Amino acid sequence: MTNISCALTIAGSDPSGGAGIQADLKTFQELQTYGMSVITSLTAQNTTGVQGVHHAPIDFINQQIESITNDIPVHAFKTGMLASVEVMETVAKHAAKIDAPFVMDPVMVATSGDPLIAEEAQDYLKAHLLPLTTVVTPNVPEAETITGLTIRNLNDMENAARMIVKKFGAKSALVKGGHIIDKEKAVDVFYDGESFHRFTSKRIYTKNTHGTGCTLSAAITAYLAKDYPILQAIEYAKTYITQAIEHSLDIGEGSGPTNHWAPRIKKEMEIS
Ligand SMILES: Nc1ncnc2c1ncn2[C@@H]1O[C@H](COP(=O)(O)OP(=O)(O)OP(=O)(O)O)[C@@H](O)[C@H]1O
Ligand SMILES: Cc1ncc(COP(=O)(O)O)c(N)n1
Repeated sequence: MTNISCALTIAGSDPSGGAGIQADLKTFQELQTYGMSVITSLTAQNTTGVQGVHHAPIDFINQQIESITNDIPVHAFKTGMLASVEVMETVAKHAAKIDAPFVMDPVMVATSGDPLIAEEAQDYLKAHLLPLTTVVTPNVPEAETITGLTIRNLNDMENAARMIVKKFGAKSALVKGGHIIDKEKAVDVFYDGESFHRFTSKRIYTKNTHGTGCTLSAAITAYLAKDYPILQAIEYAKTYITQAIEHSLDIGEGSGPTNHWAPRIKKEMEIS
């Protein structure tokens, strides 16, 4: 196979399989890209929360990225949990050199409420990582932390997306509306410096949303690796995440994971 698209995730491990590296690789696989991963932190977590964290040494994160980029093409890459300024510095150094779309999921706090990055890392992320990104995908609390704005509705989401692009230098921003309570819809707002787009799906009533942000950003990365234009990549990724939430798995006592077979099952059903 010569035309294989190679997608890389630089993120933390979730041993319970719902979020982080595990969600990213499942998504890459389902979307028929060759998935690669650099693990920044090991977490001990499950559907109820994060019980422990163990960070990889900085030199070893650097070595993992070099092992991949010295040997294999990267057609698109994403970042998830980057726990400290030092991890971010290492990633920034490589991100500036990799000639491929960069999707940043600015992971700060887990669905369970447990913090995943050091507070001072938020400033580094804003000053040094955002300007390198092709698209950054904050949820509402993350967009509030980045911009200092209070976000209550779609207009506020548009203002935040505009500020992330115009003030902080991201090429584009997708502010996700999973946390905005609308009885019927889940709307994500995109801005690329010129125009706004809204990506809308029905709202699904479930507690099982562990890893939704990781899955969405990994799906965008996979479609960008396959060379889809950004708006189409987001549209297809939104369809993927909606189906994965619709058929999410009631596993564990807490917030269960998304279901990566769902998009494939649905497609197969449509074909037959
Ligand atoms: N209940 C829901 N029904 C339909 N779509 C949803 C629902 N919750 C989230 N989404 C969608 O899932 C994607 C991820 O959004 P969300 O705001 O949950 O991100 P997140 O908070 O970063 O996720 P995570 O749970 O990984 O932290 C977005 O496209 C959002 O619109
Ligand atoms: C290693 C890792 N990365 C990211 C998340 C965020 O995902 P969620 O907010 O769905 O818990 C997580 N819980 N764990």
